[in-house]
Amino acid sequence: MRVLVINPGSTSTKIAAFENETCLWKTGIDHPAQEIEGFARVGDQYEYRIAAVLKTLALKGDALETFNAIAGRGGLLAPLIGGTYFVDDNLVRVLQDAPGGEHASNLGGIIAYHLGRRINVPAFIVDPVAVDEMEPLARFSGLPELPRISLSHALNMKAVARKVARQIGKTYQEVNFIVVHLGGGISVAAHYKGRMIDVNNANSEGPFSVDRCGTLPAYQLVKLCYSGNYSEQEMLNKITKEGGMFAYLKTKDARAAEKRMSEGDSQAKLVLEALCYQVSKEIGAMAAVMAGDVDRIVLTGGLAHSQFITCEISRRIAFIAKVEVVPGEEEMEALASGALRVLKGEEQALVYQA
Ligand SMILES: Nc1ncnc2c1ncn2[C@@H]1O[C@H](COP(=O)(O)OP(=O)(O)O)[C@@H](O)[C@H]1O
Ligand SMILES: CCCC(=O)OP(=O)(O)O
Repeated sequence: MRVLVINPGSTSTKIAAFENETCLWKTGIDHPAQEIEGFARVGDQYEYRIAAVLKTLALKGDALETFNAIAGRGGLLAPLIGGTYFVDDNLVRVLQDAPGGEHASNLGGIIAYHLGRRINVPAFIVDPVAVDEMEPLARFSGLPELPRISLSHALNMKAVARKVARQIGKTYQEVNFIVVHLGGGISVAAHYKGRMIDVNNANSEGPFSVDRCGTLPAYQLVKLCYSGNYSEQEMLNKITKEGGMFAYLKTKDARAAEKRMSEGDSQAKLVLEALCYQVSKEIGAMAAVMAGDVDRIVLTGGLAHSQFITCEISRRIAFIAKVEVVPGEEEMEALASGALRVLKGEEQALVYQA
């Protein structure tokens, strides 16, 4: 069985080909900010990203027609249980209309659907970002009209948590981990005995990331919204695409920021330190969620490749529990496995109902 895996992030599209559980090749295409900014809505990027996928297949000498299924990262849907979902007409319409919000992960299902239709094979999404396992206590925000929402890097965090649990001779269900995904967005989650009982909404809460604001001072935010200087869309863009490190340094590339820091740019240093400071504070919050009963703190995602970033975070939070660094992501393997379980009849694909 061959599965083509498509994983669109805010700054890149990752693509991989699997023959059963074996990854034949894996690659990532970085999308320059000026190209992505040309699209009014994230859903509009699907043809641009499909062209990048087809170009990659040609470069790898792999034909689309040889795949038995296409698996894409799932998006900002209504809260749902984890699992593998068929991408049908209804689901692709929801991802395109994006009532849950704009995000690159909405493109995973859309691209998988269109590629699947070209060669008449099923398209799936697996453990989308909307997976919700939060405890009732975690849902309080302080305003009944604004319950907290679980939007996170669930797919990678769970895959990496399972891997680290195996390494220490336990199952995911037996451990308490704080898992931190440091990608375009940042998720800091309390994984308690196999359930993600609390997590910051990676699109609008928690630490600032390379392009997102994270939690903002609420009073000042309301004042800015009503200042007359910004439309609703401009404010949403500020929060989800143009905030965080990008707002301070005008780059979403942490490697470029780190290079500037090493060349003596003090503002770049301060901003990177602030990002690590905020991540550390959120880790402290999740330690309190688990009443200090933490087996490991796991740092993963693209930014976990950076020694500066992992050391800066570790020095503040190592007192809580041992820190494991798993740079990059296991999302491609997790997506392929989800599709393969359905293709092999080990699991039934779910149908998205909302
Ligand atoms: N070796 C590295 N050192 C520092 N930052 C890195 C490194 N590799 C990737 N990154 C940064 O990670 C971020 C992207 O992370 P990634 O997990 O690929 O996010 P996404 O999938 O959301 O696009 C970018 O800011 C990128 O510059
Ligand atoms: C919205 C949660 C997932 C997320 O932030 O993903 P990226 O880091 O790929 O933008």
